[in-house]
Amino acid sequence: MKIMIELEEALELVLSRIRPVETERISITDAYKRVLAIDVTSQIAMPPFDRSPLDGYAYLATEGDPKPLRLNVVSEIPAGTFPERVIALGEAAKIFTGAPIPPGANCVVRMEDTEQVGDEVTILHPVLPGSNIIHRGEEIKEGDLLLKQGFFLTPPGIGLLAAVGMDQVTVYRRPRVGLLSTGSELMDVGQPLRPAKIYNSNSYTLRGILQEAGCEVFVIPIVSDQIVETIEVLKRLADTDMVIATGGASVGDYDIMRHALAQFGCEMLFWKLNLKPGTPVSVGLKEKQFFFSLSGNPAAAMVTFELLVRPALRKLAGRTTAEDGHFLVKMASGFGKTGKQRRFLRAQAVFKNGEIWADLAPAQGSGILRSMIGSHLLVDVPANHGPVEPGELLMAGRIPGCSC
Ligand SMILES: Nc1nc2c(c(=O)[nH]1)N[C@H]1C(S)=C(S)[C@@H](COP(=O)(O)OP(=O)(O)OC[C@H]3O[C@@H](n4cnc5c(N)ncnc54)[C@H](O)[C@@H]3O)O[C@H]1N2
Ligand code: MOO
Repeated sequence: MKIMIELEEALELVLSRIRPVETERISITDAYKRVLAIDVTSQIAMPPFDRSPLDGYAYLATEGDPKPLRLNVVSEIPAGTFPERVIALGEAAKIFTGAPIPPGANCVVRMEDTEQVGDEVTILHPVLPGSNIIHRGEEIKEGDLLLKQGFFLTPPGIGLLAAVGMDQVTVYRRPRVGLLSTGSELMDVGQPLRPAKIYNSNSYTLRGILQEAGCEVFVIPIVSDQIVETIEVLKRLADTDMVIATGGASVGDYDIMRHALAQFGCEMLFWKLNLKPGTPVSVGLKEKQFFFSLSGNPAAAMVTFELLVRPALRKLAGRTTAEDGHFLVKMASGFGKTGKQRRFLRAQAVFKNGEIWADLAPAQGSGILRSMIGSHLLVDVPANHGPVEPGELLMAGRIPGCSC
């Protein structure tokens, strides 16, 4: 097993082994936050017919129309009706927004620029041929590729499927993720805190992150620092695609996670990432099931989730759309405690003078969960970097869905 590797190597080791989950066909009503497993092409044009963008009159305009222009109103076309009557020169159809342009007509003039008396309409400001017509297929042509395989279905994506009449769609099934928190010091919420104990927060934080990412989450209540008990729990999560454990990741006598994973039969990919916070991560693989053992420290667990587990989860879920990438930020505050290891600092993004400034959370300890509240960014401070100075430029990445 490799020990103390760089984040990029860890990502390569993990991502090269992950395959997307199977696919299923579902109603678009259930498609929110699901991932497309096929390219979607449109069977129809959108709009399906030439239509009016206005309430007004459709007629056959010529370049030399007199002003004002008088026309006989020969038909009325509300939206949803199919116009049979051909409009000849000198005639008009009263038309409403969204209704099909009648045959013969080549323009629409808006209601406000007309006066109708009986069956005659006066066009006060005649328009040129071709004016105010939304053409068939203007948005979507028949056979257009609408959405690509791997697209994460957000509301406009689902709306687009509906717009072209699709009621069912093929998606990857939701990733099933098991969560377990190990630590004999942990207690669940809802009971008075006992001496030397703390409440388990990691299960709740990670459950939320995973739900937001569209996963099915199976939470195992607190597991003690015992290898046998941990292996029993891992067996109960056999039906999941990925297990994320927090706690018991480091070097202490009770830090049993990587030993439990190995005894459970995992191929151990590595132990320890060369970064802070959250150094003692390990990753195991058993057949197709991935196991991530993260630090028990709440902020460290969230940071390493973002850096390593989230990209893995995206691939497992079948997502191919581009990740946010990294960008330069200007430091609004400094940070003195740097060292040999690369460090990720939590910061709020502040937009000022067309630049993104990173305002560091006041406390950066790996146990300080509150540092994630209001933090939008992880600022990447390279290894052996001296103290971070205000005004300095550093690379950063976004924390998706975090507190904003
Ligand atoms: N001798 C050494 N000690 C430690 C090292 C080291 O290299 N040598 N590494 C330190 C680093 S870095 C980290 S990070 C932590 C990682 O510890 P573990 O992953 O083994 O986590 P625990 O010891 O179980 O817990 C750490 C901390 O977090 C609290 N915790 C745990 N689970 C939860 C939870 N579900 N909800 C809320 N809080 C939780 C736990 O009580 C501890 O306070 O190790 C260092 N030690
Ligand atoms: O790697 Mo740990 O989370 O810094 O204390």
